[in-house]
Amino acid sequence: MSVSEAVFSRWPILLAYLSRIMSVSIEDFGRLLAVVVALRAVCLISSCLATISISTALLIALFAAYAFHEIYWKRRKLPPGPVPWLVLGNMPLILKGQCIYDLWLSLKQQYGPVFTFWIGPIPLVMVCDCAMMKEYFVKYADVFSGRWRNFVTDSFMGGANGVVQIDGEKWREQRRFALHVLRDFGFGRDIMETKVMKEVDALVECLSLELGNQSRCVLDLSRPLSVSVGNIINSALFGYRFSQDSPLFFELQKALDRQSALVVQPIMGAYIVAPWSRHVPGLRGPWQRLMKNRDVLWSFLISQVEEHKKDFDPSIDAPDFTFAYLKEMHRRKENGYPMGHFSEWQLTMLLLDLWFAGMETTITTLKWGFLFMMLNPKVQEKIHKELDEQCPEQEAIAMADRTKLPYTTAAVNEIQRMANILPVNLLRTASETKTMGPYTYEQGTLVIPQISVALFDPVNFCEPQKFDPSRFLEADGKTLKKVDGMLPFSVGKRQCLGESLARVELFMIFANLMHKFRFSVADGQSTPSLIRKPGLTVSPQKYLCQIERRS
Ligand code: HEM
Repeated sequence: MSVSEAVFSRWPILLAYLSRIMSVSIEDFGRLLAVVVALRAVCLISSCLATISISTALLIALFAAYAFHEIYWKRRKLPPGPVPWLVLGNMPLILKGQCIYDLWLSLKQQYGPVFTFWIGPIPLVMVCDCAMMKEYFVKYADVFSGRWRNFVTDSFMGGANGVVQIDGEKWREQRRFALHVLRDFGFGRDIMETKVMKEVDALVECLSLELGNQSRCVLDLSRPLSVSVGNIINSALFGYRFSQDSPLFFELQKALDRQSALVVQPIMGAYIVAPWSRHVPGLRGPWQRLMKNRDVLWSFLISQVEEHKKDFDPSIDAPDFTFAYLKEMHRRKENGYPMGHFSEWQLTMLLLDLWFAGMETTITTLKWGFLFMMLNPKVQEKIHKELDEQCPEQEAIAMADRTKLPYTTAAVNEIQRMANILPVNLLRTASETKTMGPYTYEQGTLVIPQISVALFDPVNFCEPQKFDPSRFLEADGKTLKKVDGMLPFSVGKRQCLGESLARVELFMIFANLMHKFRFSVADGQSTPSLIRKPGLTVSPQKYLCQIERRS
């Protein structure tokens, strides 16, 4: 083997192995590595100069400089973390198939509450502890509230549009407007409850129809749950509902599910770093599927905006979000006010964001919720007992009943905690260069509140893998406890925009279905799995549930 072959084939592998077996701090190891790399490069170059050509020597020097930059230089101001491989970063840790929640938690335990994980050449700084999250995302909210624009999100959103993937003035203006309009439609107020109750009634009726005159039946709950949650957001955005068997609704929901599964495939990293890779045979399949999916969603949303434009009458009260947005555009035009970032395309993409965020998250949480009930009959019994004792004559359960239903309310919290639906939170970036203690984040660095770690961290929740609603109750068993680390809606200015709606939906749907039915694994049926289906939001595997009418 020639000297240059030896250089290229052995030493990077040896160094990477060394990094894993040496128990020195990352900083010390970085310094050591830098010296080793530099010395090795100098030795090799000088000893090889006699036998190799100048171009090979140059190549070696360039490679040494590249390795030095990748392994030490670019990491020197960032929080510690596992040593990245050249090109792949820390991706091999994910590709090894370890449970991603366990991986984050073990990295937090190893490197501390703020650590760096390299996705190929891109550093992702994970802030995992509540105090640090408050420091970064509340105290310095203006710095750490940016989003990451990249080729994949830009292709999906037709540029910097919507509300989830944008930042700066456009995000502030559009988020403020969206919140204002949704509040007018009842988000966070009693009107919302009435609208959700209408869907709860339809859902109870649908399950009762499934039961017919039998006392129990077995079904896939995800369909009726999806239609109910879908109808709540659909009515707010477009002013109409889907029927329980609407083919269009299920086609759209499948498109959302496919999108959620596609965007977390590792190949997306290649499209982001090297957009041309989407044309390479053998690599282009997921890209084509993503674009096909996008077109299904775009054409639905474009048709909704077109329908609203046909019937548009600025003199009437806006019955839904799309109308309210068109009315705002009309008002600005008529009065000669600046249009700001308001446009029809922006509206279409804003609808896409609200529709996606408003459905996927809540449906997934509820699917986990009823699965946990099936698998924890004792918890279910306690909820039934509380409902029977506290609301004996009531036909329906309302938000106001939460005060007399502490265990049921705690169970909803525990469902959200255990469902932990976002293994990787939405990515945020530093909008300016910022030094935090020993670390400096260049503008554009990805820094995220990693809420999935907080929800499963034994520091916040004792025996975190145990489903136990009582962890949210004081010793008296009646008073709800505020628990640090319970952050399913995240923190800071980017905190979930639909939180108030989601809280109403989760409580009302869960409590009312529990009031009317019992959920269990049917005799002869295998116990449903708790293995998570990978996606942007992780849902349970498809499962069948036995429902029984409660007298
Ligand atoms: C169980 C239900 C839900 C959960 C667990 C949830 C959770 C989250 C989380 C963790 C974020 C990311 C915040 C961050 O960047 O750190 C988020 C953002 C967002 N959520 Fe939700 N969400 C839920 C329901 C909803 C609903 C019903 C809506 C719709 C109306 C909604 C709309 C949004 C939007 C628009 C954002 C982006 C906000 C921004 O970037 O400014 N979410 N949500």
